[in-house]
Amino acid sequence: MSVARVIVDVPSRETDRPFDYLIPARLEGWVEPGSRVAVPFGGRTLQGIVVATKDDAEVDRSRLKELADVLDAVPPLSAELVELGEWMSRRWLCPLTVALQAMLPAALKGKTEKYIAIARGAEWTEADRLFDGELIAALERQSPLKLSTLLRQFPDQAGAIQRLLKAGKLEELQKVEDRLSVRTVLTVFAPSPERLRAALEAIPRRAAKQRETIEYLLAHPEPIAQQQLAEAVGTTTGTIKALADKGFVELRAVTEDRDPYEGREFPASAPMKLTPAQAAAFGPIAAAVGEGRHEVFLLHGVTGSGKTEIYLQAIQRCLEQGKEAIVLVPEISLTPQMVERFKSRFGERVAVLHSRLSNGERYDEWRKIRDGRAQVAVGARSAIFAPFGRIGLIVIDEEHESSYKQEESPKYHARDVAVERARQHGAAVVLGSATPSLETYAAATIESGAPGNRDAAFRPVYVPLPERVADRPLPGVTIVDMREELKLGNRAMFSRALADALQARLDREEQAVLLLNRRGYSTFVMCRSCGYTAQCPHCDIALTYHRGSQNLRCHYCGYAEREPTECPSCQSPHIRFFGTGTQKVEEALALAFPGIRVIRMDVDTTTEKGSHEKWLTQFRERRADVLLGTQMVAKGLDFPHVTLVGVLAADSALKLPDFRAPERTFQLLTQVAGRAGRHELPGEVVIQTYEPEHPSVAMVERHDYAGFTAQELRHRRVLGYPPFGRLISLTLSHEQMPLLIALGESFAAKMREKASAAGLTGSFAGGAPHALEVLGPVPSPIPRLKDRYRFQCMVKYRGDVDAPGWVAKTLQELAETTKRSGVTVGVDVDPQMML
Ligand SMILES: Nc1ncnc2c1ncn2[C@@H]1O[C@H](COP(=O)(O)OP(=O)(O)OP(=O)(O)O)[C@@H](O)[C@H]1O
Ligand SMILES: [Zn+2]
Ligand SMILES: [Zn+2]
Repeated sequence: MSVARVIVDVPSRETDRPFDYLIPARLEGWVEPGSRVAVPFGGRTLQGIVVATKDDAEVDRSRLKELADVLDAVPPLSAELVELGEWMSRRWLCPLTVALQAMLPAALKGKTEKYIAIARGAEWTEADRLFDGELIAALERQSPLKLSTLLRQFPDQAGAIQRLLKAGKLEELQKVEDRLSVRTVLTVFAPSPERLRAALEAIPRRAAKQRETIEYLLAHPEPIAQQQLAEAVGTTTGTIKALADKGFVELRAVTEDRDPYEGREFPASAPMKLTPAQAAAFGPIAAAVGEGRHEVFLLHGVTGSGKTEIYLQAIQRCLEQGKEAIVLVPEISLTPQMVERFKSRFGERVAVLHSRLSNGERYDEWRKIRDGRAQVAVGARSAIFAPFGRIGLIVIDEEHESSYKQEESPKYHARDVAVERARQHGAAVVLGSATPSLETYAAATIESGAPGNRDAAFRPVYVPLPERVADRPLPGVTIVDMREELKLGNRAMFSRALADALQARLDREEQAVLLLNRRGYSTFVMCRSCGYTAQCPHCDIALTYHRGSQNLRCHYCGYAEREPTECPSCQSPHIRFFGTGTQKVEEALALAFPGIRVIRMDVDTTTEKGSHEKWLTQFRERRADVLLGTQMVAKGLDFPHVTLVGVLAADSALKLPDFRAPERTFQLLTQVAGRAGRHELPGEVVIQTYEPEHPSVAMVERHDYAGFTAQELRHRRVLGYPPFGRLISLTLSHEQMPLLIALGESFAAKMREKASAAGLTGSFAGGAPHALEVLGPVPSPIPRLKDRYRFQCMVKYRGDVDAPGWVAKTLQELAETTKRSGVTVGVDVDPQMML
């Protein structure tokens, strides 16, 4: 009997190592690295993933327990994905099980179900029968029975069940079950025509419906769903069941895929003839894919330069090599329009993975990949774990997008995972963007690389695509200083320039996109008499007003309360909500342009499944003049009649306490400006701001990515921020503020002590090649969350230092102390959000 090394699904540091289990004979041959198993663990049955198998254990075999079960016929993960998980857990300091679980579709995140069974040899007394007769009878009909089912049937008998368990007459079993299974459809299989005719002979005349059913099958011999057959004949499924019972037809459960794009036609599209600029960019990418060489490319192409066509042709090349491709797209740009571009080129070979699918649909798409029925996976962040075995190409569109970093554990960055996975497979990576992240751009263009940034091996090949296709110009950009507008007496939400431009679109029956940059800008409630603002009682964050439900909500913990009618602090009735929400813009538009047709897209209007698609289709069909929205209207959209893009409050996110705020603002403005004039009609952009001189705004006017970046990189170099240094943020939290202050200070002091003892410390100010500093503690930008106060320490380092490894080791050493004091420490390696 051999041994399986299993990572159990308990996400804690103590259990973060493999445990050995014997593989019983009945499961021999079913267990390999990546198998999902059920194992006995501390008196419970838990799900686990096999990371290795071996012939002898170091420990005494007689003390090993046996695997309880193997949960899938085909292992959901592979040895390669297990290895990737191990790499992730080192890279982002998370337990291995957390990394492995992130790779599984939600449907496979099994939960433990309790069952109750009659114990062997149980003898019922008269008293048992008298008091618990019905319960016992239910179990005599079916045992084991799910505990939850039993309790639903006998809500008052929980005590009795416990008593009988204690008496040893009942026993409890545990099984790991999937939350979801494949969908099966009862399908009728007809035998040969001879046997059908023989059946007709045998069925009596009065069973007319049965005879009609057989006749139907004679005319239509292909397998048919039972329900469908019943409808076609005009009978019930009972008739068919009767035929099956007599053995005239066969009735089998057939698994069926839930296809989220069922019934949609995707017109086939042929490869376009590349423009000379596209061809030049495509050359080196195609060469790497063709030769099966691992190489990373930064495809830096302005908006509308035809990057997608390059992706498509690179995928084509990849498929011709008999290999598979993954395409990552930010969640919000994963629109049906985007999907269509891939489906119409590669048809059935495309599987789509994103969070708007139901768990079932997602699971079915995932199985299409695992079973080799799809060769191209298009999806959001987690699609990077698509269970392919022969990857030839990974494309990351809009590579600068912060949504590629997962904000909860495992706090991985899909871009880094992509590079690692591609390395494993010898695959090419294409990182595409009109506004690459400074990290990627610096790694690709600075001669010596960006020393502090990341693995020295990360040196993408820079592939520029500086012009739009067909000599279309980039749109003209006008920056409007809203302070000037105010001086001239215009208090409206729209500047004269934007109002005129909008009116012109209405007159010419063209369309406009309006972006309300709302990040860090919420609709909060404030008292005009005393200045009170409504805060979440659990988090130090202003509550956001939701008009639909007329309540105030905390976007961090979900707390909600009713809209106040008077100020809780001074009882003044002059309490109202402030801030320019999309709803207010919508109202202002209706007032200023009577009859204007507006589609509003924000979190409130896109929660319903399919709503996103519905709005975009309406806009495409020109059933609206204006598409108004938050970040979600900024990216990836390609509408021929959009000739105006307007931005309200361009600078609202600049004040966020995050060193990436200027970079993000520049990216957002450039991206949204790129939505205008992408086809025959020329485009125009109007950006309203209170800070027209700010480089993040001013450089957009000239479409000057290089200028903005050079300036921003100079700042970053001085401060030692990425890409000239790397960060690991440590967030300490505790319920009591004074205690947290004291513990935070001593924690930071110990970290500094240990860093200098390890010979790691070095100052950033000097030009030393290696440097490491432990900064803080300071209150986090969100100083309290879910009733816990938060302080932040930052490890800043550069050069060839294994800082994550050192932090992991140090946290282990300090674990005793932190645990005793009740402090929790959250770790974020290469944080993207400074929260
Ligand atoms: N070789 C080509 N010949 C003709 N038209 C092309 C060609 N390549 C792309 N196009 C068209 O140009 C338009 C812009 O291309 P695409 O959407 O791929 O640009 P992009 O670089 O991905 O833009 P963005 O980054 O702004 O999303 C599309 O309508 C596309 O169909
Ligand atoms: Zn007040
Ligand atoms: Zn809250």
